[in-house]
Amino acid sequence: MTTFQQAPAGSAASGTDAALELNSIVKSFGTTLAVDGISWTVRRGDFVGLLGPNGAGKTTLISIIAGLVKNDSGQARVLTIDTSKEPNRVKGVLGIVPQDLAVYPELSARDNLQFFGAMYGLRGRELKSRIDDALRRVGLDDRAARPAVGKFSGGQKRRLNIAAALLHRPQILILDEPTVGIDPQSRNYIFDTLRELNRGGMTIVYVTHYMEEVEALCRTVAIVDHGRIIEEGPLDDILARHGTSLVRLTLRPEELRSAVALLEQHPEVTHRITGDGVLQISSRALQDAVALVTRILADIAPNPESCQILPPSLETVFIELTGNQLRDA
Ligand SMILES: Nc1ncnc2c1ncn2[C@@H]1O[C@H](COP(=O)(O)OP(=O)(O)OP(=O)(O)O)[C@@H](O)[C@H]1O
Repeated sequence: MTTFQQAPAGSAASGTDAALELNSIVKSFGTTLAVDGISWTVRRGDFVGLLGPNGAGKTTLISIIAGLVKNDSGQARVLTIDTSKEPNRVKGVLGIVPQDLAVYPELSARDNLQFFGAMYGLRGRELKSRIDDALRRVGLDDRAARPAVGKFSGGQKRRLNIAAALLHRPQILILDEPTVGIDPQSRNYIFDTLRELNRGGMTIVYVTHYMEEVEALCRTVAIVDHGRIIEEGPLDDILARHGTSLVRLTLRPEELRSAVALLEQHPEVTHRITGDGVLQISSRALQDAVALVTRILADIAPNPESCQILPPSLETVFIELTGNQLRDA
């Protein structure tokens, strides 16, 4: 089995302990500010979720890390290598699994991997053994020779994409939304593959807008919105910091006014009206929020348009921080 560089657990994320170090990265496309001054450090050996809604700037950020997109300002280092100065050295230590599938449909899985391996200068028996290892890791060893990958399911193609990213044995693997639109079996296979790689010491950055995937896989999370990291740290710390229960009530205008007047008398429970007009009530103690909501439902709005109770989770953290649910999630 291949082993990857093992990181010291719990080490400080600076200098040589850092797998990725981003400093004030800015990138615009015309008038769109896609990345708005992101500074971020990923520790070696970590399993990090980069979480944010569609259009938050996640793909742009990882494209800058990979040297595929040039940032307007700021500095990105991968294992201390400056991405703008030595992009080829960065390619040697970084594996990228892009959102768009980049496989040749008329070729077999093995022939696709031969092609990708050759791009990294791999040949002969060494390449064959790496292809065998990569196919086994993603559970495609029984589909190496046929059918042509054009006949693969979406999930199998994505697993092949992961295999391609592993051939040069990168120390860091970045995956951009690897489970969008795939079957649950492939999703579970991808999860198991990534856990095994991380156990072997590989640093993994998992880009997604699925909060439950971050909760299932990652130790650390960075939440991105509008081109900025709005919260980051170990998942448990974030939940402890922001771990409030939330109640979301959609009310008619008159009811909303009366409910807000009531809530203003109860500072122990916080409330806000979100951009889409939903009354959001949060409290570290669920019973405080529920007691007030019960009064609102009894005295003010017996038939609310909607009433939702959310226990503490990354979702409630996101809503608390942005006032929005993860759009299109
Ligand atoms: N090549 C480009 N040209 C113009 N605008 C772009 C380009 N790439 C990204 N953008 C814009 O930059 C912003 C950030 O996009 P980005 O793809 O990085 O977000 P994302 O968080 O990865 O979202 P998604 O999950 O939808 O890919 C969006 O407003 C997007 O439309």
